[in-house]
Amino acid sequence: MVRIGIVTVSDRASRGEYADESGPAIAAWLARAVTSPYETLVRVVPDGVASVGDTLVALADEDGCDLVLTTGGTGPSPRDLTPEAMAAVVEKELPGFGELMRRISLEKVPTAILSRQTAGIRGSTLIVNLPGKPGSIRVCLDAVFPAVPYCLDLIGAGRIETDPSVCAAFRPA
Ligand SMILES: Nc1ncnc2c1ncn2[C@@H]1O[C@H](COP(=O)(O)OP(=O)(O)OP(=O)(O)O)[C@@H](O)[C@H]1O
Ligand SMILES: Nc1nc2c(c(=O)[nH]1)N[C@H]1C(S)=C(S)[C@@H](COP(=O)(O)O)O[C@H]1N2
Repeated sequence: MVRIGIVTVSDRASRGEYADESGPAIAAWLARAVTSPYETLVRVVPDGVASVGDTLVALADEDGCDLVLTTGGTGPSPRDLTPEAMAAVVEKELPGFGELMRRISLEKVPTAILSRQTAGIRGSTLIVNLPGKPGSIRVCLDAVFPAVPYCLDLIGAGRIETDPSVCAAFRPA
């Protein structure tokens, strides 16, 4: 069965100082959009190159995730290190994901340009970064997810089907 990792990167959520809303928002979006069988592996980790990088490596290499969606740690503050963790673990970057998410998010908030969110491939796992704000999840997934199923096909990951009324996945003929 297809495996999807959901990784919340937040110092305070990982310490229980506030309830994680962004990981559940990702799970809820997937439940609406993905119609083929999948299971989720959920992690909540503190900011940091090692904590995020080690989690991504484990989800990709040991757990065999086809797709990993992260939320948080993409901004400019000192503890925002998700992009640095990505640089350490991905073999190929896919800059178009970050470009599109920033462009779409800019229609909602001027601070969209502060996110260094990106995507990349490790083995046969696609990793996509989303910002930490719970409200950013739907905006960003609506924008990029139509390209995700074909990307998974191309890297030899599992096949995902979507509900076209929620997310029209595009596979070139
Ligand atoms: N997983 C989350 N669940 C709920 N709210 C969140 C989450 N992540 C971020 N937020 C909200 O968005 C704001 C900005 O997110 P950001 O990722 O910059 O957090 P932060 O200030 O670096 O702190 P932390 O890493 O402790 O979450 C947070 O202050 C919080 O209000
Ligand atoms: N769609 C969307 N994108 C967004 C935001 C948002 O509220 N909605 N917040 C921005 C802000 S304020 C920041 S600082 C950056 C980085 O957020 P992160 O550090 O929580 O990942 O994402 C940006 N992208």
